[in-house]
Amino acid sequence: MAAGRQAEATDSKWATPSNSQPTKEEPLAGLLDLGGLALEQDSPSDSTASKSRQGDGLTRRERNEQYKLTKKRTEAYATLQRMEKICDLSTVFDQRPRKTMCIVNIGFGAVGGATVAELEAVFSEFEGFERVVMKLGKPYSFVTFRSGENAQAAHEVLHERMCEPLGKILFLEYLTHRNFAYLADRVSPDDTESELLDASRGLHYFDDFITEQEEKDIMEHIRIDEEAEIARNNGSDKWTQVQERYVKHYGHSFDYHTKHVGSDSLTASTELPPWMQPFIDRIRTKLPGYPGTPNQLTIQRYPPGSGIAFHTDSHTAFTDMIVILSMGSPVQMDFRKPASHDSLVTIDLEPRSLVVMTGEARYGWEHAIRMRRSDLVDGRVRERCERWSITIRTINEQMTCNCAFSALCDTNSQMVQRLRRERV
Ligand SMILES: O=C(O)CCC(=O)C(=O)O
Ligand SMILES: [Fe+2]
Repeated sequence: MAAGRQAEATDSKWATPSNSQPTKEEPLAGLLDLGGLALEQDSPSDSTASKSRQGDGLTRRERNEQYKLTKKRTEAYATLQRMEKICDLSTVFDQRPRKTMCIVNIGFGAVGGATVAELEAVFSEFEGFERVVMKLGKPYSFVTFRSGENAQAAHEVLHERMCEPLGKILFLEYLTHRNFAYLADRVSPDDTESELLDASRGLHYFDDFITEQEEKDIMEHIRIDEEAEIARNNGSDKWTQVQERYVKHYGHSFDYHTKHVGSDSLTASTELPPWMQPFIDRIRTKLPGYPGTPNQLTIQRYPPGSGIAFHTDSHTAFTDMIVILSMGSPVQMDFRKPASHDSLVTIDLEPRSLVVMTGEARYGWEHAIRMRRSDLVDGRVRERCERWSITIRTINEQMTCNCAFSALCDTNSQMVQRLRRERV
């Protein structure tokens, strides 16, 4: 469903009649309202005219500047509206500060467009700048900050102002994460996204991947490893608490501040636990394309009520094929594809099951376990007990990604660019 048809129209700033389909030939009435402004020519003999104020308190020059600004704004917003077939832009842009903004009039194919580096140079002057996202063929682009307040600070300085380094007036509008993904990642406005997320889209689920005895054995290994850690490290183990759950890394760690691969000192061991090897071999028999040797493993313990927020496993930290083995309590995992307004897929992760995310499911969807004490399954409340999971991944040595899902991709985030520079 098109973004413009999804949300309630609440503001008439960009509104056009709801049954009108914007076309190039028939521009948008609301947008072309130039507020009664018209360009006034200075006559050569009239050198002081531009300085004298008219009835509206503006000089002729100021009024002409305002006319040009309005005309530029009108053209830029109309282009976006026409390309995305959005009837009412107020259903896409948010009045409240959001961490992502649309740069309405600068993009990859825009007349007088800019490069990613040029935009980065402008926005990196502001605190919390994260990344610029530009898509081939779109005359508008996107900029993301750490928080809505950070974005707001940049908006206050840059919106509708001449940006000298770019030689352009910038038009900036706040976007929700969903509308960002919708505008940035959807291939064509005519795409109708199905709610289906299955093996054809890269989500593979194997129930009873391990036996009850194997589950017990793994839990026993985890317990023994913990005792050994405590003995080695003067009474402390390698579990760390992240929100309400507990995590432990093998092979490589994951740093929840940089949202990337972290220091080896945070691992329980720089090797994967040898007791997992038979199961890694088993994944290969189930999934013929499974990459050679995964080298990062995370064990997580979820007390009832805990979960993990919606996220995509970092594209630049890990390669394709994310594998999760579940033990203990069953739990529901939700998937959403932000570029679609209709997707929310819930799967039940049974104990001893294995889930594999690859391709679109891995790069183009987010997954989460809601923080709650029970799940509703087939109309019945199922209380959660303690759940354990083992995530198995392979480090992305290139630390880059060229997927088609830029709203979820961290390849040009400031943090990842910094990590790449530090590594060289
Ligand atoms: O514990 C799980 O099932 C999910 C883990 C996960 O999504 C992650 O660590 O990225
Ligand atoms: Fe994940």
